[in-house]
Amino acid sequence: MALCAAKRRLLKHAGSCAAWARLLQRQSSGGVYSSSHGFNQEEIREKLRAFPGGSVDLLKQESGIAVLTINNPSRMNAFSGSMMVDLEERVSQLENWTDGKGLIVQGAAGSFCSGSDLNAVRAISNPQDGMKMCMFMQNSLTRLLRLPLISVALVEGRALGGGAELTTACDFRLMASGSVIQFVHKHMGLVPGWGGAARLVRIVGSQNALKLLGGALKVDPELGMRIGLADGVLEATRAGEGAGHTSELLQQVENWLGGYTKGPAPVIQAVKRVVLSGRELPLSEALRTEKDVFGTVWGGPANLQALASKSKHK
Ligand SMILES: CC[C@H](C(=O)O)C(=O)SCCNC(=O)CCNC(=O)[C@H](O)C(C)(C)COP(=O)(O)OP(=O)(O)OC[C@H]1O[C@@H](n2cnc3c(N)ncnc32)[C@H](O)[C@@H]1OP(=O)(O)O
Repeated sequence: MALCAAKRRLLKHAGSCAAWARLLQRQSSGGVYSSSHGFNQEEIREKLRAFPGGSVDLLKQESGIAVLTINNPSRMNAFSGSMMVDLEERVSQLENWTDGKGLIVQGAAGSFCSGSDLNAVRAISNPQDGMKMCMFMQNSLTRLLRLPLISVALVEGRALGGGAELTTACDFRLMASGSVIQFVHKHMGLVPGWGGAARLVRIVGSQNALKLLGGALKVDPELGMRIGLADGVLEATRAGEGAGHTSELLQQVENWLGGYTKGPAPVIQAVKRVVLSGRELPLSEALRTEKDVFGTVWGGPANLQALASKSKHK
């Protein structure tokens, strides 16, 4: 009898461990491609490192909000090969940030990102290498979007090509006045390859996505707000551009994001996880995931404290 109870407890424990493992597998570092798709991450990293320049910088703050900066200002923050590798490493660091709640993605020096570095693109213009780069970036940007952090792209200046795709790998986009998001791919004889088309359809719907890609339309803040690509417009009070202007915009974005990240990290991360599963999974699977995530906060410190303080929501 006692043996049976112990066995039942063990099975229950094993069951919940398996559910947790499934949850982590679904929601954490899940990129799209693995070795089963002929994807050799180390080989691609080596190829990309042959195109150096710039950096992708990460600042994790005590507030639980991190700032990721695409930093290659002499090329309008275009992505060199080494920056693609940097991005993947920064995403790994964010995946392991237990105290994190929010993420702001910005470009350095008043411009967001002008896509791939065209010098690298010219040098790897054969389809095989192009597809390897595309798989690498799809993996990194999918993992970025799946982080258990609420993420916002601070779009200042231009977000072109791959830069426009990067904005769609964030949960929200706030556009500074005068900024432009443009999927210029058609003008380059291309379509998005970093997952930007699939994400764009989910953000603005297929009709709008077709117009933006087919017309390579320039999306200013007004159009962005109208079609749901932008979630807000940032108006700087300081005139002109420069460091003061940029840090004022960053402060505005931190304040905006703070409205959604107030509270303990496990709860904010759980919020992102349930929304993410609702967004990505078929309903039955999303419901099971929601139950698993619920189990991680039910009876947790924030829940017990709220119950003890008999909080009212007037
Ligand atoms: C299409 C998909 C693909 C992908 O998904 O992988 C891509 O993303 S391809 C890249 C798509 N982006 C472009 O084609 C951008 C081309 N550049 C421009 O349109 C302009 O440079 C612009 C609008 C970004 C800025 O114009 P502005 O007049 O303000 O400045 P400059 O043109 O003088 O630019 C300064 C400096 O930056 C260099 N630059 C800009 N973008 C790139 C880039 N993507 N790759 C490499 N270099 C870039 C530009 O050449 C200037 O350098 P300089 O040495 O002074 O000539």
